[in-house]
Amino acid sequence: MPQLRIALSQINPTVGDLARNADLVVAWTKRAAGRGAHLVAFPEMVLTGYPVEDLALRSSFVEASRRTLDALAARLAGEGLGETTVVVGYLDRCETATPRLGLPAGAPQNAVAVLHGGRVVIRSAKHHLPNYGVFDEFRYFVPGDKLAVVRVHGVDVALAICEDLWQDGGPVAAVRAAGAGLLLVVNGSPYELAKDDVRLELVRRRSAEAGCALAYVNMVGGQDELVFDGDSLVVGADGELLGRAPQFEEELLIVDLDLPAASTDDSAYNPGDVVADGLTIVQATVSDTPVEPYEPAPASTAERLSDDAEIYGALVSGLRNYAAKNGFRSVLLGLSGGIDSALVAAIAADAVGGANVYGVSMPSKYSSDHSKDDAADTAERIGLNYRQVPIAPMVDAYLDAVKLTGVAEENLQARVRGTTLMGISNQDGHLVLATGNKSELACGYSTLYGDAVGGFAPIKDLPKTLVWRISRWRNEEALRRGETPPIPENSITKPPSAELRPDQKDSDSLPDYEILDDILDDYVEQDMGRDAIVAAGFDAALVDRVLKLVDTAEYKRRQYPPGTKISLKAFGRDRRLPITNHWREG
Ligand SMILES: Nc1ncnc2c1ncn2[C@@H]1O[C@H](COP(=O)(O)OP(=O)(O)OC[C@H]2O[C@@H]([n+]3cccc(C(=O)O)c3)[C@H](O)[C@@H]2O)[C@@H](O)[C@H]1O
Ligand SMILES: Nc1ncnc2c1ncn2[C@@H]1O[C@H](COP(=O)(O)OP(=O)(O)OP(=O)(O)O)[C@@H](O)[C@H]1O
Ligand SMILES: NC(=O)CC[C@H](N)C(=O)O
Repeated sequence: MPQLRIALSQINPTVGDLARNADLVVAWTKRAAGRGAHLVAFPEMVLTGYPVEDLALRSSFVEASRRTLDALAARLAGEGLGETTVVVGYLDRCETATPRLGLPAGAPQNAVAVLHGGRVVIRSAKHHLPNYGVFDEFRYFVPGDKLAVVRVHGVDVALAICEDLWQDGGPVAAVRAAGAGLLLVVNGSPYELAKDDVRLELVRRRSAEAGCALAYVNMVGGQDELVFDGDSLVVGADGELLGRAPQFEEELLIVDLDLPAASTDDSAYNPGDVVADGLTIVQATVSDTPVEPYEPAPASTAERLSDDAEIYGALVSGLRNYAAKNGFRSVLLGLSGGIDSALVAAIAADAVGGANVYGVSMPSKYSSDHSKDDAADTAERIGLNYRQVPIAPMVDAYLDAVKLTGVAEENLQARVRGTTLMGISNQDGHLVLATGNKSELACGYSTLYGDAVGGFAPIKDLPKTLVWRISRWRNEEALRRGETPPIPENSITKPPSAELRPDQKDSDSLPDYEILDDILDDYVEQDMGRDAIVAAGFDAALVDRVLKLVDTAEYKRRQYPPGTKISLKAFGRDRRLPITNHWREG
């Protein structure tokens, strides 16, 4: 059987930075070639970054992507890497019209290309376009109608792109008909809780369907709300896991494979024939000659993270990437002594380093001593920059000038804090972090232009009960590592309070978080209707109250900063509801 050393480059591209992304491809190809790889694969749309959203609709951007691809092929050869076969995702346009969809030539495509010997050897486009959850690919791309197969050292390697793997039929079905020895899938697959388990099972199932080994390369890093967890992997034709990269870290995963020799019997199929699901096989040859036999090296298989470690890793990666890719070296947040701001501070310190985190305590006349002490304790544990700005004088002066009472007066405290944070951010250049959690966002339990200000909201997709769980996990993790737990125990155990009036508790306005989060899970994550939620055993009046809070808070959610998605249904692209909406459940 011919041997092939494949290298999966699990890297972190940046949307729109074509030059830097191309540099990364060259640098990682060099590394891979240095380790003897014959075939080096990069993620989906690695040259443009992913997802590019409406940039795909700009012909200037599409042309830049195509030019970058051609220049990259030449550059790889120029740097002595022409003999290495390199597979990259990029943004292309369709050369021909797609009459079936009524589309003219020139429509954008999510494409993959094989580079070798200074040129583009073959290219094909994604066939199955995801159009659910956070994805809108019907809006951007026309589907590809080819299965590309490239012969590399006597092995036929078929190519597919991300969603092609998740849907039945199409490229994976055609791989078997094409008799390929390896299916290589390039991916931009965002993190969701426990997706790695789904992924491995899917990859195994598809490799059985395709009848060959399968190599899956995914990106890492963050892009606005999305975090890519990597988890690149290779399974044999029998489904055996042969190598796996860690989550959230860059990695060059090298795997030595024994693969079936490409058939020299051309009667098996004729490239260009329609073979399966309307797909045409297109073929190119890089090399017919198997590599000289060599001693295979053992591949690495990264240990799996626990669910909590995975969530925390996603949150750190999401914030770190958002800050770095938007030019921020430091972040700023209000430290109240409560659990939300303490967890965000811990995530921030892990993301950008404690020395680059700025915490401000902004006590009002209602702030308890314990909240001030807990805020100072958080700062000390984390080693962040800490200052106190009492807000009472500003609030009093404001109330003198503008007479506010009741909730408007209470909310003024949050608004003065919001303005203070934005002022410091504007002065010193820190990124302001909003500290709201998913339960609060669901119920509109935050003050617009108050604690809802900020540039990024790290925990907006964590229900409050998960905020407590992840905080406990982070503290236990610190103890395991022999470090100081970053979050004061008191912040975890005390009853949550906005402290906007004397003795205020969240429980004055909201149901117990254990129950609230269960109802929200049914309504938001599972999209259950009111009657189904009541039938699930919740008090009808409580369900009505919670659903009304959720429905009428859409305007606040739309104005909330972006933040890392970790759940199946994060507020934002995953759940799009009209603001002006008179539909009420029940
Ligand atoms: N559909 C719509 N489109 C656009 N704007 C709309 C709107 N409906 C109301 N509004 C506007 O929204 C404003 C009301 O919203 P807002 O000013 O935010 O105030 P509001 O929702 O009335 O009060 C904020 C609530 O959040 C709680 N809170 C505040 C701060 C921190 C925390 C915490 O624990 O973390 C909790 C606070 O105790 C209170 O219950 C009004 O001025 C109204 O004009
Ligand atoms: N005294 C304060 N000093 C500084 N920031 C504050 C203060 N009070 C509130 N904030 C800011 O507003 C956010 C929301 O306030 P709130 O007190 O409701 O939340 P929290 O204290 O983080 O968590 P919890 O909801 O558990 O109390 C805080 O996370 C914090 O960023
Ligand atoms: N980029 C894609 O096509 C991603 C879709 C796929 N279902 C995933 O999340 O992995």
